[in-house]
Amino acid sequence: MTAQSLQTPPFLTTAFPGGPRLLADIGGTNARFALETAPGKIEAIEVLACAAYPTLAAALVAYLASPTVTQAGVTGIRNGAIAIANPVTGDMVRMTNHHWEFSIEALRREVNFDTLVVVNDFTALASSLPQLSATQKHQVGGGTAIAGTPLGLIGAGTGLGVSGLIPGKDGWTALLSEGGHVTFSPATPTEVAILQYAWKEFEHVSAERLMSGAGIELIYRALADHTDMPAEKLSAAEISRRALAGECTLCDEVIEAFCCMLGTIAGNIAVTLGAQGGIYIGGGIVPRLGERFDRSGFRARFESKGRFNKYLSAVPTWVITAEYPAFVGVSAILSERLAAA
Ligand SMILES: Nc1ncnc2c1ncn2[C@@H]1O[C@H](COP(=O)(O)OP(=O)(O)OP(=O)(O)O)[C@@H](O)[C@H]1O
Repeated sequence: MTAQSLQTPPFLTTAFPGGPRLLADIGGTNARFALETAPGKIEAIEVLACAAYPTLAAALVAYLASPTVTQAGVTGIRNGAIAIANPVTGDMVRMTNHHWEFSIEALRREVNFDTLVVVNDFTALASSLPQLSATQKHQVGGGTAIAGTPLGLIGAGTGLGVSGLIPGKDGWTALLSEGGHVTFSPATPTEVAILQYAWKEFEHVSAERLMSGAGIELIYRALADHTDMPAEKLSAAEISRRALAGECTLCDEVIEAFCCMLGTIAGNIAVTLGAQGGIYIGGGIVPRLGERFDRSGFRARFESKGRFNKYLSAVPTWVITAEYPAFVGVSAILSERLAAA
């Protein structure tokens, strides 16, 4: 569990009329909570392990009772917003990569809030993109973003999140997308071999089956099988640690394959959305790869689209380096909902 605070510009100190707000970003592995005590002032950040709590309500109640919140002296929270890693289409929410499920209305009553907004996590993350400062993102290739054109978003973590921001007369519209579940498309003979191996485990091999934490472990098993190497039982974190430390050639090939595959799907999203404003890369995995990602085949593969090479070579790609960008997006969505109420 970690406790931190962050501020997003502009630094306004006016308290909210309805009191402090709860913000949450719930993934398949990590449940991140924070309080927004004044516009842009996000503090008391805690990261809880989803696996340690039977329900989201239990994790939320534990957070609200934690020393981070009680010692901050924050009381009277009436409004909250949760970004969560699954489609949100009605009152009942079921996570794709974790067993939590809940009724939004029942959860709102349980925590005694006036308003509880629940949105898809990558819709929230997309909403934060125009607000990222130069120090909160790191460009990996491409030219200058063309203003007034769509932005694309992809992020590998427990799952593979996808979204985009579409410009309109009244500002941006964030897409509620499940683009991580598109059918995986191999681009090299080795990737065909990885796909054939994955078919033994899954009838439908989506992009998420390979571009995720579990996907890195699957690519490792597939490449070991393909090259007749002995495979150990390794976690995604250990595979990438060994690759980055230069301790394991096979692990390095796994990370390289992962980055190249991510380049293919990021390029697919760019041409699908016409995202000449750039593609942003979030999620828990790529930011942890650091400069290994920069020198991987990601960018060459991103641009490798036959007659669209030139088009894609101009499109910038950024790794999101901000630690908790989804809070900024989910805060903006909550403010809009409260203003419209
Ligand atoms: N250093 C690492 N290298 C590669 N993968 C890692 C590393 N550390 C953790 N992972 C994998 O990242 C995943 C967790 O990602 P993340 O931190 O984005 O969690 P999350 O927000 O709960 O996920 P999601 O939003 O996709 O449901 C796990 O599958 C884990 O195995």
